Amino acid sequence: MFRLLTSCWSRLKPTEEKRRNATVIIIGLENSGKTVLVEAFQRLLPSRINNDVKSELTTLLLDEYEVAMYDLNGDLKGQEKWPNYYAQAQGLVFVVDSSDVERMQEAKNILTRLMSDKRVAGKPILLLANKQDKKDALLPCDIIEYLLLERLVNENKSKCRVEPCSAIKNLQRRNHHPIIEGLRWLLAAIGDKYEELYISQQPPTLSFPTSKSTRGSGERCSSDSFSTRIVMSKEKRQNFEKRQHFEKRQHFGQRSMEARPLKPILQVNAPTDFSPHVLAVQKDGLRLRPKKNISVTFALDEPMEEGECSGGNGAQNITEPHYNRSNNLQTPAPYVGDDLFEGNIEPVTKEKGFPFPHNFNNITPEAEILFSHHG
Ligand SMILES: Nc1nc2c(ncn2[C@@H]2O[C@H](COP(=O)(O)OP(=O)(O)OP(=O)(O)O)[C@@H](O)[C@H]2O)c(=O)[nH]1
Ligand SMILES: [Mg+2]
Repeated sequence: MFRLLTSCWSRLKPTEEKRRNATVIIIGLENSGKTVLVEAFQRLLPSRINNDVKSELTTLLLDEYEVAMYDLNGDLKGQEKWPNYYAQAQGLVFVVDSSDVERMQEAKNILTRLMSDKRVAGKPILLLANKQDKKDALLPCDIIEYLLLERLVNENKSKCRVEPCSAIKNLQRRNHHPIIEGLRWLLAAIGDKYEELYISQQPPTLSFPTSKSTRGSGERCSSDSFSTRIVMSKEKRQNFEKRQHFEKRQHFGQRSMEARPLKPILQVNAPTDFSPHVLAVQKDGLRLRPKKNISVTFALDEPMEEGECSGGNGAQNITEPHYNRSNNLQTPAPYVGDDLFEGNIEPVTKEKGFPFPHNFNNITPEAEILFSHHG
């Protein structure tokens, strides 16, 4: 039996040259559902569990990634050990029990401390709003408010995606289960982070090596070294070239600075499996009600920097009109017609493939919100 499992694992394992490693920690208050979520990942994905009794390490295979996921206890004693893992983690999964309103303040305090830690700041965070199957579960937008997440992501310049989910529901929906989509986003964001670092070190006139690799790939670095060379994917190269072209036009006064694509920083997915099937974002009396399958991306009010091509979400996806199933990555579409909302909202404008997100001033002075759907 053991031999059979080992041979299955080696067959499923991506070939050496394609394989990319990522280290992720899964944390949050005790009882939020971390261990049950890890078990759900194990059920949904090929996995390998460390033989040690009570091991916190699970290795998962998702697309070309081999993910080392550490499930850390959330009680006070467990929290003391979290910092030992910060430096080695490339991305974090933070779990909240959406039905536990009483502990939201506590969750906010530990998330604030976590995100401002210099070993964590800037790293992508997948926030799993777990236990959505419970009747009294908070919607993601409420959780964002309780946790003051907009402020946190802006202050720490961390990409964050909020994924409503249930660790115990719909586990047969393998590839498109919210936790799998969320993990996919996290891995893409981890990949982009490396690419950003690599690109920002380059002079403005980049010459791009050719690569056959698919989205977000290229030769990826080893898990804890930034020194490995990253090759830009074709898609990113095209985006970069478009952007250079766009900036040239700006330089000649054809567009104002406000029109530059914004850096997507906080992404919220509307619950698709649970009722109510709408995500409501309420600020200053304005209630936006995107229909189901909508994702909301809060973007830092900061234009993308020279050479920065956003990756696994938001603006990068905006150049793609539909959910791209060929590479199994979630790519929210750019254009949002006003039929997506119940309310008097102006549609996002769009010109020649570039996103010009509408600035909802009454949502927050510093943040932009991009709305897109998954096709
Ligand atoms: N209804 C519901 N219950 C859940 C869900 N996920 C976890 N639970 C329950 O929540 C309780 C705690 O789950 P655990 O996974 O042990 O919590 P944990 O975050 O690992 O807790 P610590 O290891 O102590 O930090 C268990 O009784 C689970 O069955 C969910 O999505 N829905
Ligand atoms: Mg646990």
